[in-house]
Amino acid sequence: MSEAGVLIDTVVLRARGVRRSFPQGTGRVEVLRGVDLAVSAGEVVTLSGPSGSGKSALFSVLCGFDEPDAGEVLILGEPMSPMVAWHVVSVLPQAMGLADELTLAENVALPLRLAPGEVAARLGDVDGRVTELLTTLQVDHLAERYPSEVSFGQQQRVALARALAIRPRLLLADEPTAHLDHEMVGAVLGLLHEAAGDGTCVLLSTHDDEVRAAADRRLRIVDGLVTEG
Ligand SMILES: Nc1ncnc2c1ncn2[C@@H]1O[C@H](COP(=O)(O)OP(=O)(O)OP(=O)(O)O)[C@@H](O)[C@H]1O
Repeated sequence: MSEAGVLIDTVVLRARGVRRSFPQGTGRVEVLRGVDLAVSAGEVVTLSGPSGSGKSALFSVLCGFDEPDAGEVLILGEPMSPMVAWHVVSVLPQAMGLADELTLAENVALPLRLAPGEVAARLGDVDGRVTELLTTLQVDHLAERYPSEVSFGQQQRVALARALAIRPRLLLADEPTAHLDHEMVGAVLGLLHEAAGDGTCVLLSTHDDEVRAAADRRLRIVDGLVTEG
């Protein structure tokens, strides 16, 4: 049991027999050919594979943004949907989706301000949580700037802070370290393991061997299937 009272080892995310094809030329190409996977509370798991192997396609299906042609994705035993609450599933897509009209600090605070009362009460002091995350990711000095006023890598760190602020049951992050230097990759890995220690289930796609080495478990996507290793 974690401090947050979450049962470590509970399967949070499960995919069974997921298939997805896309139009190509006059036919279709099947990118996901029956993906099975299970990721549990308290673990940091990476998903890797060559460019074009289907990581983003799988990620979209796992998030509920895209419908599989066959198979199912379950979050805590229920069908995944893009409408699942932010404190249950927090998604960090490659296109980070920061709100342009909000400052960086306001962006990070947004899920906390939108959270249902009992979730907000559990999370405590919003401003303190925002400052802590921005400081760990070394963007606290930019808190009052807008996304268009900072670099891509800084936006990526803010998007990660926003995704973690609410202490979700599941964090799905598509290449969250792609634009970060070695020191920042270390800081991000620290935060991901801290979240896992609090019971969050973390699944991230990555090309980075340092990130893979730091994971609790590694998945690969090969020929449209997901395997361990
Ligand atoms: N919406 C779509 N329409 C048509 N083809 C698509 C679509 N989405 C993905 N594909 C195809 O599916 C394959 C897998 O793409 P995907 O973006 O999932 O790869 P990836 O492993 O994430 O690659 P990268 O590491 O370069 O980001 C590619 O051949 C891509 O062209």
